Parts: sequence; C-alpha cells; structure tokens
Amino acid sequence: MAEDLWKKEYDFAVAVARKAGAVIREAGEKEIKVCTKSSTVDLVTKTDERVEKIIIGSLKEEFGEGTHCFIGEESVAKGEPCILTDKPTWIIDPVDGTTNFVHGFPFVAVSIAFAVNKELEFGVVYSCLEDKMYKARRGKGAFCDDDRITVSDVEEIKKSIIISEHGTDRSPEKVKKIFSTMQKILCIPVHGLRGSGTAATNMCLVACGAVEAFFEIGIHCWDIAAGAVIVKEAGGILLDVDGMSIRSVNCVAINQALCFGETPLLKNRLCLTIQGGPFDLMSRRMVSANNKKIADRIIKEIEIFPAERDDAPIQKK
Ligand SMILES: O=P(O)(O)O[C@H]1[C@H](O)[C@@H](O)[C@@H](O)[C@@H](O)[C@@H]1O
Ligand SMILES: [Mg+2]
Repeated sequence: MAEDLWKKEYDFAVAVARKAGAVIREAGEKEIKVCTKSSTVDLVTKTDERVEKIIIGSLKEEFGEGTHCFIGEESVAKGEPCILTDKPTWIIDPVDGTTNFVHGFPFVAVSIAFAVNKELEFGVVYSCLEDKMYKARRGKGAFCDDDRITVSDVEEIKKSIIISEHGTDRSPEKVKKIFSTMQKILCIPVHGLRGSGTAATNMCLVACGAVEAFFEIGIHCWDIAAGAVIVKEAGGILLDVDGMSIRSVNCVAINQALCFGETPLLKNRLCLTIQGGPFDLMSRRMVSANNKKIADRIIKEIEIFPAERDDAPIQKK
C-alpha cells in the first residue's frame, strides 16, 4: 500500500496543537484572569515564547534534531532566518491573537503548518478558547474537528461578510490606507465587515463558510500558512494583491499621475485595476476567499502599502 506521506507528522501536529492550546488556556487562567484588566493589558506575556518552545521541542523530540527546519514567529523575532527551503519545514505561530489573549477576548489560535519543497503539505489551526481543531492535508479536504468544512457558495458581494484586521502598526499613513480600504469595501456595500483579531481564525471562518473572504496587508507567513491549506482544501481561493495593471493607457493622465501621484480622478482615467496574483506566502499580502469573483471584487478596493517580505535578507545592524 502506498505510504501515506506526512500522515505521522500531521497527526503529531494535531496533538501538539492541542497540547499547546491547553498551555495557553492554563496561562490565561493563571496569568490573565487573576489580574485586574488594567494590569493585564500592561502584562508582556511570555506565553508566546514558552508555547513556541514547547511546540518546537516536541517536534524535535518526535522527529529528531536537524531533520526538519523551523520558521516560528518568536524565533524569527529573535533573529532566526525566515527562509523557506526545499527541506521539510514547520511554520508556527504559537499564539495567533496575542492581543486578544492578553485582553481575554475569546479568539486565540495555535497555527502549525508543514511545507516540503516549498509546498504546503498540511495546516492545523487550533482555536483553543473555542476548543475547535481546524485541519487540512493537501488534496484530502478540510475539517473542523471531525466535520468536513467547505466555503460559502455566495457569489454576490452584497450578500458577503468580509473579514480583515488593522494589524499592530499605528503609523498614520498605514492606518489611513487600512481604513480607507475598509470604508470602500463596506460601502460596496457588503453585508458586514468583521475581524476576530487572529488571521488564522479568520481564514478558518472563510473555510467553514461563516464569512466569504479574509484579506490583510502586512500579515506574516506564520499567521496564514496553516489557514492557507485549510481554505484551499475547503474549496476556497488564495491570491496575492500583486499591484496594478493598466487596462488602457492615457498618456496625459500618466504624466499627471507621475507629477501629482494617483488621484481618484486620475485612477479612473488611467483605468488602473489592481489584479490578484498568485498566492505568495512570504509577500506580507493575502486575500483568501470562497471564490474568485468575490476575491477580485474586494481586491479592486485594497490600497496596498509596502511591507518588507518575510524572507527579505536580514539587514545587518
Ligand atoms: O497575534 P499575532 O500572532 O501577532 O498575529 C495577529 C496580529 O497581531 C494582528 O495585528 C493581526 O495582523 C492578525 O491578523 C494577526 O493574526
Ligand atoms: Mg499571528
């Protein structure tokens, strides 16, 4: 019988995600709930680092040191490289929804993905305060616990709920673009705009059909790697917002745009359209949706801002 490739790693990832979720819940009980809210919010929780160490330690113990590579949010924050090679690689966000966790806002997820030859083989997202285990293996469907999940069949943008996040950057120029995008999408109009505070959970909500699309500019590979497999295996689509293509050229408008920058009037005359490109795990931009029609419609409204690629060379300080 053909070997069920990576099944052992997948099953172990589910078990480790559940173990990590229990640690997060216990930390919430011990560290968070016992404090007054104001002191909690100031708490710089070390739970993220502790949980990532538990996850990576368990994987190394099970599969051997040096067998696999690791990309973990906390390890990268400490200077580890964020480069996806052909080697079997774990991509880990130990606590997705850190701000939610500190506030006791009930959406916190453990996100564990596994890639080989730069292809995502499986993803596991454990929403640990809801006790929901979302999981998917490439080519084998997506599940929440033992139930098969599929994306929504809605095609009309006006019947859609779109989910996104404003991230952690509060620089005025980025905040302006983020909220201008959200305003344009809301006023299409769509049925609603939501945000759970964790990208991984947002993508699982796309996969189970609760919302039609999730997008975020500035997101990291560890936030979305597992959710990407789950959305795709649930029948959804993943795109990069890869910039503008000019449908028709108006030279005067081009010159004006070069002089004055793009304005709404010019954008129309320039007939600029933002196209969705192939999903790029490291690009810091992503749209996941139930279908291309919904994805393309919201991509048109997204105002991109630059975000250094996750796999960009580390600048020597
Ligand atoms: O909780 P994180 O692992 O930091 O990721 C969050 C991020 O903090 C938040 O700002 C949003 O970008 C969410 O989509 C991420 O999951
Ligand atoms: Mg995260």
